[in-house]
Amino acid sequence: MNDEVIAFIGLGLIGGSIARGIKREAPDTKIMAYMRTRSRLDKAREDGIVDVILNGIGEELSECDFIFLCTPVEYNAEYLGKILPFLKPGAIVTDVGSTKTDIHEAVIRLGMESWFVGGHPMAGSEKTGYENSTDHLLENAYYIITPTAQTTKEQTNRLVHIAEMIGSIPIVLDYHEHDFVTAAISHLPHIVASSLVNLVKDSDNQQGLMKRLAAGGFKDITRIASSSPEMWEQICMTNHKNLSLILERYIASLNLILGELNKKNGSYINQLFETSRDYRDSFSEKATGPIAPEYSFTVDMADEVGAISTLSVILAAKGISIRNIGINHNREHGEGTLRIAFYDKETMDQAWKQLERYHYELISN
Ligand SMILES: NC(=O)C1=CN([C@@H]2O[C@H](COP(=O)(O)OP(=O)(O)OC[C@H]3O[C@@H](n4cnc5c(N)ncnc54)[C@H](O)[C@@H]3O)[C@@H](O)[C@H]2O)C=CC1
Ligand SMILES: O=C(O)C(=O)Cc1ccc(O)cc1
Repeated sequence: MNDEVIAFIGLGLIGGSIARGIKREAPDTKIMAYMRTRSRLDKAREDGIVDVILNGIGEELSECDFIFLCTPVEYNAEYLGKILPFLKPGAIVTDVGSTKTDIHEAVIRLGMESWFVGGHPMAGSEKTGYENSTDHLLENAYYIITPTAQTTKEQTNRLVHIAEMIGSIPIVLDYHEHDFVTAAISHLPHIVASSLVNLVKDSDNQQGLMKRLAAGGFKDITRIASSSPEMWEQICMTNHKNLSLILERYIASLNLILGELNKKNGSYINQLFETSRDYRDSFSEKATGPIAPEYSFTVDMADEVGAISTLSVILAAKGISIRNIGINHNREHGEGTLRIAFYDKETMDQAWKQLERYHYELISN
């Protein structure tokens, strides 16, 4: 790779995962990093991910071919002006922020359009921090690239190259369009998840019966309610116009449902579920949304001590590697289901056949 020195301002879930992906593919890349929490930087150096720990924004950055801004979105925009005096000619400044118009407007105000190429990997999780980063978090996920009016093809290609190197699928978009699309598919869902959780919190009885009984469906659609409040405040504030527009549409659709429900219009409710089921089922397995595609299936099995290790041994005996494994505690007592994810379809199919032989009950996801 020609971009040999790369700095990260912020080395949390996303910065850490990009740095790990780069080190995996191009171990000779020199990686510098700065972030608020020094102890995690020490860990990143011990892990061999970071070569140079930065104590602040300064001269060291003038060695860099690429600078990745990977802090919450408003801080990323604030860092632009701070790093500007230290940029080496030909260096590229990029970011990973979930909103793009705000940072592009800051870039224009600072006259940095010839340095900047925006970026947004469309994967991640509700977890934060370097400790949760992995070298494959962004694999098979779209990596949206938002050039400025002055970005050259060669600059875009340099970011495309890094996105591909870490296993992502680069896609170039206008930054205004990016913010409208993500308001609907990412920012509104986070608001919905959090407000739904808070509704249950406020409606529950003193014994917390709703919390206790909350099952699969509720847990599935509210996982992202555990996301970082600091990060999501900044995302919502920097995309408030699009978010407000899409939230108004959503409230109107909820009011419509409420009206039809009060009229006891069963066929309307039936149509609601039918339309959503057909559209949701048409989403491609391969085209990734905010979550990277998963080659996974569910095993319906007894939730008992040793059950996971028995299953792991059965798969390991055939050399099958598991990417992720987790219990869905949907049924609070007795039985549980196990979700197992694999690195590719072939391994998943192999695992399916192997477990079938042992008479496990398998459910495709
Ligand atoms: N979490 C996710 O799933 C995704 C997040 N993003 C975007 O990535 C960016 C980072 O998010 P995560 O990695 O998830 O967050 P994170 O909380 O895991 O990491 C943030 C990093 O920035 C550092 N930091 C925070 N404020 C700072 C400051 N003022 N100065 C220096 N360092 C500071 C933290 O110490 C940490 O290393 C955000 O802009 C977010 O919008 C993009 C795609 C997915
Ligand atoms: O946890 C999830 O499923 C997410 O939705 C992760 C996520 C968070 C922020 C983004 O800008 C993109 C993806």
